[in-house]
Amino acid sequence: TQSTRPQRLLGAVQKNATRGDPRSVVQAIDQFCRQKEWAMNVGDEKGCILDSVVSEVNPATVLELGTYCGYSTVRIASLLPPHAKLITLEFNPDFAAIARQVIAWAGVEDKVHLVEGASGDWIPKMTEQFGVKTFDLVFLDHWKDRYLPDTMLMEECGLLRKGSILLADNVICPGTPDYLEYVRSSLRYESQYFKSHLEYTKVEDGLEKSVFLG
Ligand SMILES: O=C(NCCCCc1cc2ccncc2s1)c1cc(-c2ccc(F)cc2)cc(O)c1O
Ligand SMILES: [Mg+2]
Repeated sequence: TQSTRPQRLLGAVQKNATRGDPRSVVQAIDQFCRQKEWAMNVGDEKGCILDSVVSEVNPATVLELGTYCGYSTVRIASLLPPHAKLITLEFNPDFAAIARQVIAWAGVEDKVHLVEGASGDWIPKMTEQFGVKTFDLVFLDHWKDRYLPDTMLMEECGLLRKGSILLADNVICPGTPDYLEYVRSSLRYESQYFKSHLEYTKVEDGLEKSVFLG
């Protein structure tokens, strides 16, 4: 039977990356996606912007919406302080199964809790299920039409505190126009656009960083 792209991506990690070395896992995935098959990881160019935001925030609690194969999960986890927690939501069970193995290969499973399910269902359960009061950093990389409703839901559930950072992928391509309009016009957010390119291409894309002002 035919393998899937995520399965081939995992194969490239197991072949080319060193167990327990998160940066070598990131490098192996980027090499696979540049040389063999494009995949919707945040990628190396936007990944450097992600790294700088994570390092600046130095978060104790992180929520990632959209795990895919775990590329950004591993990238973020490799920069977290010792007892920090990253909760990552993935809707697609096949993607989640691959991501678990990528996360394990990188050796960051102790910092990561991968949850399978839909953001709209899980966001209201974050506090009761995981004992998280608020998130210091949220990385939005899931369905582009869920960025805005899920941001409003996080506000309603009290998961954002004064200073919480939202970092959103793909605000240009595929694009999240209603989300951009909201965070850029709302008095409750201070927003900044980081111009970049769609992963592994020359197409414009970027990350929007928004600070919740409370
Ligand atoms: O759709 C994208 N990413 C979301 C996948 C949806 C997975 C979900 C996770 C989850 C968790 C919880 N609740 C609900 C959901 S739904 C995506 C697409 C492109 C792209 C760009 C140009 C193209 F020509 C073709 C694709 C690039 C990217 O960087 C992406 O992130
Ligand atoms: Mg993305």
